Amino acid sequence: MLKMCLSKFKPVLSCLLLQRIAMKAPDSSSPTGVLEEFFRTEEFGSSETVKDPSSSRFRKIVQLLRSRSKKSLENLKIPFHNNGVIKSSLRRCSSMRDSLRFGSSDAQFLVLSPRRIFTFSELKSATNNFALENLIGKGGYAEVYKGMLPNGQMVAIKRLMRGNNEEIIVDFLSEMGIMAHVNHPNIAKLLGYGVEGGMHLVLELSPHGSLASMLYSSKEKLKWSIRYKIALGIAEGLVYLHRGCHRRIIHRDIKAANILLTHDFSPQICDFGLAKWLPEHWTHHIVSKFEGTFGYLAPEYLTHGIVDEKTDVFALGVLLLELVTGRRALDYSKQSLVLWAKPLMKKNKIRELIDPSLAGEYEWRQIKLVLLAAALSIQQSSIERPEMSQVVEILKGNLKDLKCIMKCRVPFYRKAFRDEVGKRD
Ligand SMILES: Nc1ncnc2c1ncn2[C@@H]1O[C@H](COP(=O)(O)OP(=O)(O)OP(=O)(O)O)[C@@H](O)[C@H]1O
Repeated sequence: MLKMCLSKFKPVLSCLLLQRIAMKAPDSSSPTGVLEEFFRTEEFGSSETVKDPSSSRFRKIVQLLRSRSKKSLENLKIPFHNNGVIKSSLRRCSSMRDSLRFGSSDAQFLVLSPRRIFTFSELKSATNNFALENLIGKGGYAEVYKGMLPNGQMVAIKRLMRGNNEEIIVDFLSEMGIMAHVNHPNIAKLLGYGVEGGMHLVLELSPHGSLASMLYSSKEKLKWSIRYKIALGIAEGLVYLHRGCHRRIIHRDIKAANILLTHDFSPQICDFGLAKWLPEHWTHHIVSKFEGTFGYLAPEYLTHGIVDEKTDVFALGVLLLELVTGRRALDYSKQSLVLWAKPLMKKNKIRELIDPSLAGEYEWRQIKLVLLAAALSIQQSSIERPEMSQVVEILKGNLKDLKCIMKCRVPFYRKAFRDEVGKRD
């Protein structure tokens, strides 16, 4: 059934691609390059079928990708999932469209390595026919299965599930378009994809699963030294996305469930379903629908839909608080971690914030640095929040040149700053 649907989409997507190529020389440095790679594959067959641009599916997908009118956005229903995740049924349409619009001509940007294309039977045999015991994760849009390739390599196979076929394809191309262009030790690695029997992304397996599962479901508590390493790694991954990969990428859904942990607990940012590319000259982007996860959303995003790097800074601040306190961003009674922690930080009651399960085993200086970074990052005013590169410096304890700390009015910041700088002078 899905295969039939895919073959129907072949003309649709190929045509979209050909249209773009006709307007402009093929651009291998943008997600359209990924699409080209995609269409060159055997799976997409001959080009004869490309001659049907009038198909209604074609019109639909062009609409999806290119004309996200205000009206259509207003008409979108937003289901609220019980885990506080706000989803729009076309959540990834805009980032896909942006990807097409902002296609880069910067050759340096190309970090595409050949991605393997998996047949459905390869994916089935890797996962023992998508057996339940291999199901390792379930998000709002996908089921993720553990699998083993014939060479023994362990992989995670993300099978996109939600929405109709058009939406699944848009989600798939959108996420793949971003993932295929990033390359950093703290970003999840895309190994390949499969388009038979559904849309699948094949990723390197992170054996420890998500940070959320390690922090909240595992019997074995994460040691402080690992938590600190995770904090630093996520911040470094985000610096790469914001500044290091030749395009400004805003992740927009930084949360504990979207951080994977490798065998040595190195963090990897995953789930680029909401990610956005921002052109250099844009100060920010405004979205008219909320997408993301309650508990992590920056105030300016909630009130005005403003998206920029500070959206991720705020979310990281919440995540840093989770690492210190061992509490969820939003607990079962929907109490916000930020609202709970802020008054304690203002009163300098730092010890009350620390996760009791650490049983006093932590490095006090590192706790203060992580809390300092968190406190600055969750400030109401996005201008007062540090840049992600400054967050990294704070976490490393390089505070001397950081004027943003001096400007803060809260005693906790000043005291932490004085302690730190004083000690090093
Ligand atoms: N490479 C991987 N290795 C191990 N586990 C993974 C991997 N990728 C995903 N998972 C697990 O699957 C879960 C869901 O994955 P992911 O967040 O990509 O799905 P999603 O449907 O896009 O989620 P969301 O609802 O946040 O949009 C993760 O929280 C994690 O537990």
